[in-house]
This record gives sequence, C-alpha cells and structure tokens, in this order.
Amino acid sequence: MEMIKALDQALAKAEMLEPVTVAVAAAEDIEVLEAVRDAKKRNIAQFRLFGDQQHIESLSEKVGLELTSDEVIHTKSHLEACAKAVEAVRIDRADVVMKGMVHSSDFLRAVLNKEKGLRTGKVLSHVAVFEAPGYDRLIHITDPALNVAPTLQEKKQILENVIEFCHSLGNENPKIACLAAVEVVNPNMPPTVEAAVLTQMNRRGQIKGAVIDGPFGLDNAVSIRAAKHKKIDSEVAGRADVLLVPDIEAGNLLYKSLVYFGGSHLGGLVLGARNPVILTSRADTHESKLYSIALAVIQASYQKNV
Ligand SMILES: CCCC(=O)OP(=O)(O)O
Repeated sequence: MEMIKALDQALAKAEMLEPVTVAVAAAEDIEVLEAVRDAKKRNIAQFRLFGDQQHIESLSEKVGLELTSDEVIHTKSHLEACAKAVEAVRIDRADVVMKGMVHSSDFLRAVLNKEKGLRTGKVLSHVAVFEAPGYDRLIHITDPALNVAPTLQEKKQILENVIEFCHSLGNENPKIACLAAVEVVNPNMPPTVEAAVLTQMNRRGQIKGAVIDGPFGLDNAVSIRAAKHKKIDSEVAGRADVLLVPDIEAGNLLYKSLVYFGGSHLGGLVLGARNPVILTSRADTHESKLYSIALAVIQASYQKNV
C-alpha cells in the first residue's frame, strides 16, 4: 500500500473503501454536522446521530444537511448519548463511534465501560495525526487525550498501538521519537530514563515494526537543523513520524499549540478498541472532524483485513 503522507490523501483513500456507519455521541454541534454533511457527500460514511433531536435538526438545516428520520436518535443527556452511541457499535448497528459536543471524559467513560464498552485486552490510547505547515510528513502525537500519566509498561502498549496504526496508513517502519525536556538521560527526569528503556526494548526486538529513539527534545525530533546543531546522530532525529509524549499535559498542550499557533489540521482516534473511535477536541474544525472520519474508515478496513 502506498504511504499516506497528507490528510487529503487519507480522505482520497477513504473514498475508495467501503463506507462505514458512524454513531455520533452528542451530535448537536455545527462543526460536527458540517463534517457529517461532507462525509455523506463524499460517500465515506453513513450516520446515526445521538443527542437532542430538535437541536440537531435545526443546526442541520443551517449547514444544508438533509437527514432522514432514522438518522437521528433523541437522547435526554450527553451521558445517555454516549452510552447509546457506544451501544450501537457493540450491537453492530454502527462500525465507528465518534465524540461530538461532549467532554472527552464522559465519552471515554462509555467507551471504557467494562461491561458495555469497547475494550479489548489492550491498553486504549489516543493518537492525533497532524499536517503541520513546513513539516514534510504527517506527525502523530500520542497520547494527548486518554492516558494521564502512563507507566513504562503502558507506554510500550501505546507505542504498539501507534505502530499498528502507522502500518495501516502504509508507513511500514515509522520513526518514533520519545520526547522529554532534554535529549540526554537524566536519572532525575523519569521521561528521559523511560525513553532510553523504550529505545533499548526496540533495539532488542521487544517492540517491533518501527525505529524508536530517545530521549529527544521536541526541536531535535522534528528539525534536522536543530539535531545537527546539537550534534545528535540518529536516524529518527529531525525526521520523526511519531512523537511519544511523556504525559497527557505535554501531549494536549502540543496538540493545541499545533492547532492554535501552527494552524494545523488533524485527525484524532482512540486506538486499541474493538472498533475505531473518533476523538477530537470539541473546538476542532469540521475539516479536522472529517479527516478523523476518513482515518476511521481506513482503520476499519485495515482491522477487517488483518
Ligand atoms: C484530543 C483532544 C481532547 C480534548 O482536549 O478535548 P476537548 O478540547 O473537547 O476538551
């Protein structure tokens, strides 16, 4: 498979695949409904929209989205919308679940629910895929939204999730930079120590399918000039496809810096679940929500074929 290097390429790829049914939790939002409208136009997805029916219908009219009566399912609260959207996926009435205008914590509680959620045996983790101006490839940030302070063991599993995801986008050997505040191992700075351990686990074949290195500062992970200036010699330095961040604070700040200072678009998914799960910020654009749907279509097709 040809490697996907841009979000528009992901959209084009999704258009060639089987459309999926997406269950949206709390769909009463302009940006969500614009993404729904555009995904339907491109025939990459059908939808089941859970939320306040009147509100969904009035916003849909504003964005020129025509809905049939079976596409909207009225719910009385956001929690009910999350539970019902996840249930739709569990009982195979939908293939993908998507966060709408609801807090990530409420949405994730439904996804992670032990009896009624979409857990597998794996650690679930979030990845945000950015097209950043001036960077020559897609940059994956993990985990900016789900694992608050992952342990070393959890970081290994977060890496395994993102490696499989990169493979689904045709990147067979992604370059992964484990980020910290500095690029040397400092026993007083746990992220630097864990980055070194993960690097060694990759070298010894305990984490396969990628080239992992670290610790790196952000500069030398994504800038060849910075890496050369600091005399860092690594296949990954300046060319990272994936940034493993130390914790949710670093990841979420980096995510929102790329959006608000960098003007980047993105796609966001939860990995490791039974079905694709779309999770973006409530404030992300409809373009980013559409790209997320495209990535979910690709992931669904990949999961069917492996
Ligand atoms: C993937 C970003 C998660 C997030 O921060 O969501 P909200 O902005 O909706 O809180």
